[in-house]
Amino acid sequence: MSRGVNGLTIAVPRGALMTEALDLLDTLGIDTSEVRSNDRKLLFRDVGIVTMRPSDVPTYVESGAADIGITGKDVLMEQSEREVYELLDLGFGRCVMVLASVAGDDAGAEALRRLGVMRVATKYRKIAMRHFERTGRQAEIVEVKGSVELAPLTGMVDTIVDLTATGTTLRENGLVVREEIAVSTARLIANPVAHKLKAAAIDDVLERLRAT
Ligand SMILES: Nc1ncnc2c1ncn2[C@@H]1O[C@H](COP(=O)(O)OP(=O)(O)OP(=O)(O)O)[C@@H](O)[C@H]1O
Ligand SMILES: O=P(O)(O)OC[C@H]1O[C@H](OP(=O)(O)OP(=O)(O)O)[C@H](O)[C@@H]1O
Repeated sequence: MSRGVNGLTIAVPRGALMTEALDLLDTLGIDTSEVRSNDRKLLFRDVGIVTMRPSDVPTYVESGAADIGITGKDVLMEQSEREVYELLDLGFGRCVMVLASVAGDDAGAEALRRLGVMRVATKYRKIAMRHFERTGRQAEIVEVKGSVELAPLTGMVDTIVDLTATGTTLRENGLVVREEIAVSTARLIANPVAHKLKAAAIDDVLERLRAT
């Protein structure tokens, strides 16, 4: 499957990053109209696009099912064991990985600074573990699949590690940022073998994206 731009297959994230990812592919001359108008179909052979959840993009690119792909830096940090090359910061999809807890809970805020074991809810186990290790604290991670903000409100955990962009979700749930862990934007990644065997094609895409 390789009839897209320069014969490359591109993994495109569905969801929050999709529209801007497709806008970028438009600038490469790819016709993304069918992708935009069909939110159930996943594979668009004629334009070399495969669509998936952002967290699956590294899997498809690592395996070579896609030559290149677009996903968030947060996903790449969480899946740091994946053998993919990160080629370019695409600038869009900016959000911040934060540690947050219930507003006004000064005892809770103080607990974050001391050395006891914190209970932390997150979708990002590795990022959270690394942050606690780096800052010399211990954490018990409770993995949830989404709506992480609920966990401290029910008393299940002391704090969360999650993404924030506008801050609305935290505010609406009475949570405040205690620590900033990392900034995330969308990145272009490549399969290492494709990067060698299709170097000219990938370099050309890279140059054209850099120019936009
Ligand atoms: N406000 C935001 N909140 C969360 N993620 C954002 C935000 N803005 C941009 N992003 C980016 O979009 C990605 C998440 O997109 P989306 O919420 O559509 O996926 P998801 O349904 O959570 O999928 P997955 O299960 O793969 O994480 C994040 O990994 C991040 O890189
Ligand atoms: O600061 P804001 O602009 O409010 O955005 C942040 C929210 O967006 C994301 O959730 P998403 O919609 O991806 O759902 P999720 O809870 O399933 O991760 C993230 O997990 C926060 O909950």
